Amino acid sequence: MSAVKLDGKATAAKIKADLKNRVAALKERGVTPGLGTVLVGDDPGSQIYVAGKHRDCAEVGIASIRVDLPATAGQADVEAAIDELNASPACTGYIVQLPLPKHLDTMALLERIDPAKDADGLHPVNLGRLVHMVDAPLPCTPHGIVLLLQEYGVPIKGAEVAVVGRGITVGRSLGLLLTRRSENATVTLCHTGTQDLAAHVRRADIVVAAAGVPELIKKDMVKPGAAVLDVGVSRVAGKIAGDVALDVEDVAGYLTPNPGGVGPMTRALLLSNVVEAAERRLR
Ligand SMILES: Nc1nc2c(c(=O)[nH]1)N[C@@H](CN(C=O)c1ccc(C(=O)N[C@@H](CCC(=O)O)C(=O)O)cc1)CN2
Repeated sequence: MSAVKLDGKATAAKIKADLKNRVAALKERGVTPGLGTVLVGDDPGSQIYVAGKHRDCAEVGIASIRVDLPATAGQADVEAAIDELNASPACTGYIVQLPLPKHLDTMALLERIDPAKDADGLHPVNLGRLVHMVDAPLPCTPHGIVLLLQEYGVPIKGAEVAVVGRGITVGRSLGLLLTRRSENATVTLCHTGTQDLAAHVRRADIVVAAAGVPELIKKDMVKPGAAVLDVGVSRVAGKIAGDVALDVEDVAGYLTPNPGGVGPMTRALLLSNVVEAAERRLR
Protein backbone atom coordinates (compact mmCIF):
# COMPACT_ATOMS: atom_id res chain seq x y z
CA MET A 1 0.00 0.00 0.00
CA SER A 2 1.22 3.50 -0.71
CA ALA A 3 -0.46 6.01 1.58
CA VAL A 4 -2.51 8.98 0.37
CA LYS A 5 -0.60 12.15 1.23
CA LEU A 6 -2.44 14.40 3.73
CA ASP A 7 -1.13 17.57 2.16
CA GLY A 8 -1.06 20.25 4.87
CA LYS A 9 0.61 22.81 2.66
CA ALA A 10 -2.14 22.65 0.02
CA THR A 11 -4.94 22.59 2.60
CA ALA A 12 -3.40 25.54 4.48
CA ALA A 13 -3.23 27.47 1.20
CA LYS A 14 -7.02 27.04 0.78
CA ILE A 15 -7.63 28.24 4.36
CA LYS A 16 -5.36 31.26 3.81
CA ALA A 17 -7.17 32.18 0.56
CA ASP A 18 -10.45 32.32 2.51
CA LEU A 19 -8.81 34.32 5.32
CA LYS A 20 -7.45 36.83 2.81
CA ASN A 21 -11.02 37.65 1.76
CA ARG A 22 -12.18 37.94 5.37
CA VAL A 23 -9.26 40.25 6.19
CA ALA A 24 -10.15 42.46 3.21
CA ALA A 25 -13.78 42.61 4.46
CA LEU A 26 -12.58 43.57 7.94
CA LYS A 27 -10.37 46.32 6.53
CA GLU A 28 -13.37 47.75 4.66
CA ARG A 29 -15.06 48.05 8.04
CA GLY A 30 -12.04 49.83 9.51
CA VAL A 31 -10.45 46.90 11.36
CA THR A 32 -6.97 45.56 10.51
CA PRO A 33 -6.27 42.28 12.33
CA GLY A 34 -2.82 42.19 13.94
CA LEU A 35 -0.86 39.14 15.16
CA GLY A 36 1.72 39.61 17.92
CA THR A 37 4.45 37.10 18.74
CA VAL A 38 6.67 36.99 21.80
CA LEU A 39 9.84 34.98 21.20
CA VAL A 40 12.33 34.54 24.03
CA GLY A 41 15.82 33.24 23.23
CA ASP A 42 17.36 31.74 20.12
CA ASP A 43 15.98 28.22 19.79
CA PRO A 44 16.49 27.52 16.04
CA GLY A 45 13.12 25.78 15.56
CA SER A 46 11.20 28.57 17.29
CA GLN A 47 12.99 31.19 15.17
CA ILE A 48 11.88 29.38 11.99
CA TYR A 49 8.27 28.95 13.15
CA VAL A 50 7.89 32.59 14.24
CA ALA A 51 9.39 33.83 10.95
CA GLY A 52 6.91 31.57 9.10
CA LYS A 53 3.98 32.99 11.08
CA HIS A 54 4.91 36.54 10.08
CA ARG A 55 5.37 35.53 6.43
CA ASP A 56 1.85 34.07 6.51
CA CYS A 57 0.52 37.33 7.99
CA ALA A 58 1.96 39.32 5.09
CA GLU A 59 0.38 36.85 2.65
CA VAL A 60 -3.17 37.37 3.95
CA GLY A 61 -2.91 41.06 4.94
CA ILE A 62 -2.67 40.67 8.73
CA ALA A 63 -0.40 43.22 10.47
CA SER A 64 2.63 41.78 12.33
CA ILE A 65 3.90 42.81 15.73
CA ARG A 66 7.10 40.97 16.62
CA VAL A 67 8.64 41.10 20.09
CA ASP A 68 11.98 39.26 20.36
CA LEU A 69 13.66 39.05 23.76
CA PRO A 70 17.10 37.60 24.63
CA ALA A 71 17.41 34.20 26.34
CA THR A 72 18.47 36.09 29.49
CA ALA A 73 15.12 37.95 29.73
CA GLY A 74 13.57 37.59 33.17
CA GLN A 75 9.96 36.92 34.17
CA ALA A 76 9.29 40.66 34.57
CA ASP A 77 10.61 41.41 31.06
CA VAL A 78 8.26 38.88 29.46
CA GLU A 79 5.38 40.06 31.65
CA ALA A 80 5.99 43.62 30.42
CA ALA A 81 5.87 42.45 26.78
CA ILE A 82 2.59 40.62 27.47
CA ASP A 83 1.06 43.64 29.24
CA GLU A 84 1.97 45.81 26.26
CA LEU A 85 0.29 43.45 23.78
CA ASN A 86 -2.77 43.16 26.04
CA ALA A 87 -3.09 46.96 25.90
CA SER A 88 -2.20 47.48 22.22
CA PRO A 89 -5.25 48.26 20.00
CA ALA A 90 -3.19 47.18 16.94
CA CYS A 91 -2.89 43.63 18.30
CA THR A 92 -6.05 41.55 17.92
CA GLY A 93 -4.37 38.30 18.92
CA TYR A 94 -0.94 37.07 19.98
CA ILE A 95 1.10 34.11 21.09
CA VAL A 96 4.04 33.44 23.36
CA GLN A 97 6.23 31.02 21.39
CA LEU A 98 6.87 27.78 23.29
CA PRO A 99 9.01 26.32 24.73
CA LEU A 100 10.25 29.17 26.89
CA PRO A 101 13.70 29.07 28.53
CA LYS A 102 13.61 26.90 31.66
CA HIS A 103 14.10 29.76 34.13
CA LEU A 104 10.72 31.27 33.16
CA ASP A 105 7.36 30.30 34.68
CA THR A 106 5.44 29.33 31.51
CA MET A 107 2.07 28.80 33.20
CA ALA A 108 2.13 32.22 34.91
CA LEU A 109 2.95 33.87 31.57
CA LEU A 110 0.22 32.04 29.64
CA GLU A 111 -2.29 33.02 32.34
CA ARG A 112 -1.31 36.67 31.94
CA ILE A 113 -2.46 36.76 28.30
CA ASP A 114 -5.84 38.47 27.83
CA PRO A 115 -8.09 35.46 26.96
CA ALA A 116 -9.78 37.60 24.25
CA LYS A 117 -6.39 37.96 22.53
CA ASP A 118 -5.24 34.36 23.04
CA ALA A 119 -4.46 33.35 19.43
CA ASP A 120 -3.12 29.94 20.56
CA GLY A 121 -6.26 28.89 22.46
CA LEU A 122 -3.97 27.76 25.28
CA HIS A 123 -5.08 30.17 28.02
CA PRO A 124 -6.67 28.21 30.89
CA VAL A 125 -9.94 30.11 30.38
CA ASN A 126 -10.10 29.07 26.71
CA LEU A 127 -9.04 25.49 27.42
CA GLY A 128 -11.74 25.47 30.11
CA ARG A 129 -14.26 26.64 27.51
CA LEU A 130 -13.15 23.76 25.29
CA VAL A 131 -13.72 21.34 28.17
CA HIS A 132 -17.22 22.81 28.56
CA MET A 133 -17.64 22.68 24.76
CA VAL A 134 -18.53 26.36 24.42
CA ASP A 135 -17.23 28.76 21.75
CA ALA A 136 -13.53 29.67 22.19
CA PRO A 137 -10.37 30.01 20.07
CA LEU A 138 -9.24 26.43 19.47
CA PRO A 139 -5.63 25.24 19.92
CA CYS A 140 -4.04 25.54 16.47
CA THR A 141 -2.37 22.16 15.90
CA PRO A 142 -5.34 20.06 17.10
CA HIS A 143 -7.77 22.17 15.07
CA GLY A 144 -5.49 21.84 12.03
CA ILE A 145 -5.39 18.05 12.44
CA VAL A 146 -9.19 17.79 12.54
CA LEU A 147 -9.57 19.99 9.42
CA LEU A 148 -6.89 18.03 7.55
CA LEU A 149 -8.67 14.72 8.27
CA GLN A 150 -11.98 16.26 7.13
CA GLU A 151 -10.41 17.67 3.95
CA TYR A 152 -9.38 14.15 2.90
CA GLY A 153 -12.63 12.51 3.99
CA VAL A 154 -10.99 10.40 6.71
CA PRO A 155 -13.89 9.19 8.91
CA ILE A 156 -13.60 10.60 12.44
CA LYS A 157 -17.00 9.64 13.85
CA GLY A 158 -16.67 6.32 15.62
CA ALA A 159 -12.96 6.05 14.83
CA GLU A 160 -10.48 4.67 17.35
CA VAL A 161 -7.76 7.32 17.71
CA ALA A 162 -4.40 6.83 19.40
CA VAL A 163 -2.86 10.17 20.35
CA VAL A 164 0.75 9.69 21.40
CA GLY A 165 1.97 12.53 23.63
CA ARG A 166 0.11 14.44 26.35
CA GLY A 167 1.55 17.95 25.88
CA ILE A 168 -0.91 20.81 26.12
CA THR A 169 -0.25 22.25 22.62
CA VAL A 170 -1.23 19.00 20.90
CA GLY A 171 -2.07 15.72 22.66
CA ARG A 172 -4.18 16.74 25.62
CA SER A 173 -6.20 19.36 23.77
CA LEU A 174 -6.63 17.15 20.68
CA GLY A 175 -8.30 14.56 22.91
CA LEU A 176 -10.81 17.24 23.95
CA LEU A 177 -11.55 18.23 20.34
CA LEU A 178 -11.96 14.71 19.00
CA THR A 179 -14.34 13.66 21.77
CA ARG A 180 -16.78 16.56 21.16
CA ARG A 181 -20.19 15.38 19.95
CA SER A 182 -19.43 16.87 16.52
CA GLU A 183 -16.37 14.59 16.11
CA ASN A 184 -17.43 11.64 18.29
CA ALA A 185 -14.14 9.74 18.08
CA THR A 186 -12.92 7.39 20.81
CA VAL A 187 -9.52 8.61 21.95
CA THR A 188 -6.73 6.82 23.78
CA LEU A 189 -4.18 9.33 25.07
CA CYS A 190 -0.82 7.53 25.23
CA HIS A 191 2.23 8.90 27.03
CA THR A 192 5.57 7.91 28.54
CA GLY A 193 3.75 5.91 31.24
CA THR A 194 1.75 3.84 28.72
CA GLN A 195 2.54 0.15 29.23
CA ASP A 196 2.19 -1.29 25.73
CA LEU A 197 2.25 1.59 23.25
CA ALA A 198 2.34 -0.72 20.21
CA ALA A 199 -0.89 -2.47 21.28
CA HIS A 200 -2.77 0.86 21.52
CA VAL A 201 -1.40 2.17 18.22
CA ARG A 202 -2.16 -1.11 16.43
CA ARG A 203 -5.86 -0.82 17.33
CA ALA A 204 -6.16 2.73 15.98
CA ASP A 205 -7.86 3.91 12.79
CA ILE A 206 -6.13 7.28 13.28
CA VAL A 207 -2.70 7.71 14.89
CA VAL A 208 -1.41 11.15 15.92
CA ALA A 209 2.26 11.06 16.88
CA ALA A 210 3.17 14.06 19.02
CA ALA A 211 5.73 12.71 21.47
CA GLY A 212 8.85 14.41 20.12
CA VAL A 213 10.68 11.08 19.82
CA PRO A 214 12.13 10.48 16.33
CA GLU A 215 10.72 7.37 14.58
CA LEU A 216 8.76 6.27 17.65
CA ILE A 217 5.94 4.92 15.44
CA LYS A 218 7.23 1.97 13.44
CA LYS A 219 5.66 0.18 10.46
CA ASP A 220 4.76 -2.93 12.46
CA MET A 221 2.79 -0.85 14.98
CA VAL A 222 0.35 0.56 12.40
CA LYS A 223 -2.95 -1.05 11.37
CA PRO A 224 -3.09 -1.39 7.56
CA GLY A 225 -5.07 1.51 6.08
CA ALA A 226 -4.86 3.72 9.18
CA ALA A 227 -4.41 7.51 8.92
CA VAL A 228 -1.11 8.55 10.49
CA LEU A 229 -0.35 12.18 11.37
CA ASP A 230 3.22 13.10 12.29
CA VAL A 231 3.50 16.13 14.59
CA GLY A 232 7.15 15.46 15.55
CA VAL A 233 9.48 18.40 15.03
CA SER A 234 12.74 17.12 16.55
CA ARG A 235 15.84 18.42 14.80
CA VAL A 236 18.63 15.99 14.01
CA ALA A 237 21.70 17.47 12.30
CA GLY A 238 19.63 20.54 11.37
CA LYS A 239 16.88 18.51 9.65
CA ILE A 240 13.35 17.76 10.90
CA ALA A 241 13.04 14.27 12.35
CA GLY A 242 9.39 13.24 12.71
CA ASP A 243 7.91 10.79 15.21
CA VAL A 244 6.92 8.41 12.39
CA ALA A 245 9.35 6.07 10.58
CA LEU A 246 9.46 6.65 6.82
CA ASP A 247 8.40 3.10 5.88
CA VAL A 248 5.06 3.56 7.68
CA GLU A 249 4.04 4.83 4.24
CA ASP A 250 3.94 1.20 3.05
CA VAL A 251 1.16 0.25 5.48
CA ALA A 252 -0.77 3.47 6.26
CA GLY A 253 -3.83 4.48 4.24
CA TYR A 254 -3.17 8.20 4.77
CA LEU A 255 0.02 9.91 5.93
CA THR A 256 1.15 13.49 6.53
CA PRO A 257 4.46 14.48 4.99
CA ASN A 258 6.80 16.13 7.48
CA PRO A 259 7.55 18.93 6.70
CA GLY A 260 4.48 19.99 4.75
CA GLY A 261 1.83 18.28 6.87
CA VAL A 262 0.69 19.42 10.28
CA GLY A 263 3.10 22.44 10.53
CA PRO A 264 1.49 24.59 7.80
CA MET A 265 -1.97 23.73 9.20
CA THR A 266 -0.89 24.96 12.66
CA ARG A 267 0.16 28.27 11.14
CA ALA A 268 -3.03 28.67 9.09
CA LEU A 269 -5.25 28.01 12.11
CA LEU A 270 -3.28 30.59 14.10
CA LEU A 271 -4.18 33.21 11.48
CA SER A 272 -7.77 32.00 11.61
CA ASN A 273 -7.90 32.64 15.38
CA VAL A 274 -6.57 36.18 14.85
CA VAL A 275 -9.16 36.90 12.16
CA GLU A 276 -11.96 35.45 14.30
CA ALA A 277 -10.88 37.63 17.25
CA ALA A 278 -11.06 40.71 14.98
CA GLU A 279 -14.49 39.66 13.67
CA ARG A 280 -15.70 39.17 17.25
CA ARG A 281 -14.79 42.82 17.97
CA LEU A 282 -17.32 43.95 15.37
CA ARG A 283 -20.19 41.82 16.68
N1 LIG B 1 2.88 29.22 21.22
C1 LIG B 1 3.06 28.05 20.58
N2 LIG B 1 4.25 27.48 20.58
C2 LIG B 1 4.40 26.29 19.95
C3 LIG B 1 3.34 25.68 19.26
C4 LIG B 1 2.08 26.31 19.28
O1 LIG B 1 1.07 25.83 18.70
N3 LIG B 1 1.98 27.51 19.95
N4 LIG B 1 3.54 24.51 18.53
C5 LIG B 1 4.89 24.04 18.28
C6 LIG B 1 5.59 24.58 17.10
N5 LIG B 1 4.84 25.27 16.08
C7 LIG B 1 4.13 26.39 16.40
O2 LIG B 1 4.66 27.37 16.81
C8 LIG B 1 5.08 25.01 14.70
C9 LIG B 1 5.71 23.90 14.27
C10 LIG B 1 5.97 23.70 12.90
C11 LIG B 1 5.59 24.66 11.98
C12 LIG B 1 5.88 24.54 10.52
O3 LIG B 1 5.39 25.34 9.76
N6 LIG B 1 6.67 23.58 10.12
C13 LIG B 1 7.04 23.44 8.72
C14 LIG B 1 8.55 23.22 8.62
C15 LIG B 1 9.34 24.39 9.04
C16 LIG B 1 10.82 24.06 9.09
O4 LIG B 1 11.46 24.16 8.06
O5 LIG B 1 11.28 23.67 10.15
C17 LIG B 1 6.34 22.22 8.12
O6 LIG B 1 5.95 21.31 8.89
O7 LIG B 1 6.20 22.18 6.91
C18 LIG B 1 4.94 25.78 12.41
C19 LIG B 1 4.69 25.96 13.76
C20 LIG B 1 5.80 24.37 19.47
N7 LIG B 1 5.62 25.68 19.95
